Amino acid sequence: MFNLAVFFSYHCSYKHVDLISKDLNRLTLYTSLTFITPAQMCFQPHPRRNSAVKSVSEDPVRGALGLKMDSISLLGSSPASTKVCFLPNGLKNGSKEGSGKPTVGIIGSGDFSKSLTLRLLRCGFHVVVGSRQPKRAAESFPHVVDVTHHEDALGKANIVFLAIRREHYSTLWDIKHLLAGKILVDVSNNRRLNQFPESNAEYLASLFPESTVVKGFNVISSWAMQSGPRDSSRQVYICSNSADARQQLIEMSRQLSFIPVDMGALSSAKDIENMPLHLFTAWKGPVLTAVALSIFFFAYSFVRDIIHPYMKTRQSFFYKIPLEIVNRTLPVVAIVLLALVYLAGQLAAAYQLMYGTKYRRFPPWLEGWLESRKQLGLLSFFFGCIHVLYSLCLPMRRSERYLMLNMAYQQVHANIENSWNEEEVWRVEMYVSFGIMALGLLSLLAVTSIPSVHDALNWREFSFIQSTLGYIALLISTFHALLFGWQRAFLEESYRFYMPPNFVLALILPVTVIIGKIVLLLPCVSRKLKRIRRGLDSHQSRTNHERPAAHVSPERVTIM
Ligand SMILES: NC(=O)C1=CN([C@@H]2O[C@H](COP(=O)(O)OP(=O)(O)OC[C@H]3O[C@@H](n4cnc5c(N)ncnc54)[C@H](OP(=O)(O)O)[C@@H]3O)[C@@H](O)[C@H]2O)C=CC1
Ligand SMILES: [Fe+3]
Repeated sequence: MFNLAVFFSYHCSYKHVDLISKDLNRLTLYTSLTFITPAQMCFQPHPRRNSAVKSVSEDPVRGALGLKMDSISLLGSSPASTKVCFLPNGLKNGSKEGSGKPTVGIIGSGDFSKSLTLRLLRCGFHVVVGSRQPKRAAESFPHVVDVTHHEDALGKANIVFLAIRREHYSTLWDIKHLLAGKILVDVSNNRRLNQFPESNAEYLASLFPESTVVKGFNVISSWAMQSGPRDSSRQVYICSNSADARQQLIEMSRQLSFIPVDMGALSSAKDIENMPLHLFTAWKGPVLTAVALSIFFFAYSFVRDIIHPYMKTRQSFFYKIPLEIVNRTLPVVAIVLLALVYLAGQLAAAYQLMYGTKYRRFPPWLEGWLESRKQLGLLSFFFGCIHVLYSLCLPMRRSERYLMLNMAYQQVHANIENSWNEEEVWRVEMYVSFGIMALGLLSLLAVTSIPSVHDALNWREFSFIQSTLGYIALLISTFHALLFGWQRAFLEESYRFYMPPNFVLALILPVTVIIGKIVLLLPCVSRKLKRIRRGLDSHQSRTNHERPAAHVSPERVTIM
């Protein structure tokens, strides 16, 4: 009965506590409450609430709320620690030893502090929050959390997270003596890359040389911290000049369900601080390439297919811009991007053949190119998909309907009963079929680039799909373009302003790559390349100017 009442009061207050309510599983909470006897719920007012907030008995709504919040630490706690979490202050009654987890201090009561508090509580830690205005800040924290003044908080914890901004670090100067000997965890981020000459963590260490500064957890957003780690945001990068402090934070991050990455000394802090500021860095080059190709081929089609007829015959084909010209651009960009994926591997192979070694590092531009093959491949797939959608929509156009009617009328007028053209029929059937096959293979390549699918394949399987099937996809796409162009490449009227049709340009790179692959498959070449890749250099002694081997293997034709 008592538990039902508790559940009911919890339920009533549920909507008022958005921070907590989103994250807690009500059923778990209720279940945990059923294991608490009224005796355990010795609702002694929490010491901090004597000064900071009203006691539970003073405020019935917060009483219910307080009960809910107090019970948070039950989630994820061991049964042994269940009792102690309901005692007023574990630090004084020695309950911390019972739970085996230290008290963690947090300075600041903002978003990050609240989320970190919840995560620490769920994982069984005790939390003390230091705020300039503890009374106001206490409203946003569960009742089990000790929200107090900075001085008080620092006296209760050895590991202290500074959940305040860099510009406020100096405000702690007055309590410098209390920070001495403590582990200070710098979680701060900046607004721009390399905003300050030194990292925030190094700045903090220079302000408080008697404290041990650890950089970490800044790559985790407060949302991810609160809702629990996801696959994409599980890693936390930790660095410190103290190996012992670093180890403590590494262990703590494991207990909070994150994957710690030891980044060594505090000099790595700048790199760690720059990490969350990167925006799709791996995509920048490939996307710029795709955009540049799109602009070029769009402008090319525009001049060739719209400006030229307008200047020569005053015919206006401007209506073609939104669909037809775009749809002439998309497949060209798709096939060029796919060819670029494989061209990088071939250039790397040529480089190794030229120098007769695999121990010579590739030039930076080639290394960057090799690393962005996955993005280039996925962009090619994206352009291919959009091309299919556009192609399917072409017959829906009003212009298409008029053209069909006009053609039918002219046919009747010319007294032609049957306009069936066997060659054209075959061309288009084959052209469409090759297009579908190419897209099907590209979809397979794209799917195997998904980490979970990728992980399910062994290296040989992955290489077969990405390399062998990838080349087949390129070959089929090339046939698709050849069938589209058919004989038009040899017709004089196809060359407007001396500009060849789009598909001729589109075919240059794929055909080059296919010829390159044939050359690499020649027994004399492939045997030499295999020897080099097995480490059997033709130059036995490496010259001094050679740098270490590239970490990107051209063999690893990871296109997607
Ligand atoms: N929010 C996020 O998703 C993430 C934040 N971070 C980092 O965590 C830190 C805190 O971020 P966040 O919680 O979002 O920031 P908020 O602005 O929400 O909170 C900052 C806290 O700093 C304290 N503070 C404000 N002004 C001063 C001052 N003049 N002197 C001393 N203390 C002050 C306040 O606490 P009080 O009033 O209690 O003293 C305030 O709640 C930042 O360094 C940020 O870069 C890192 C990763 C993610
Ligand atoms: Fe096509």
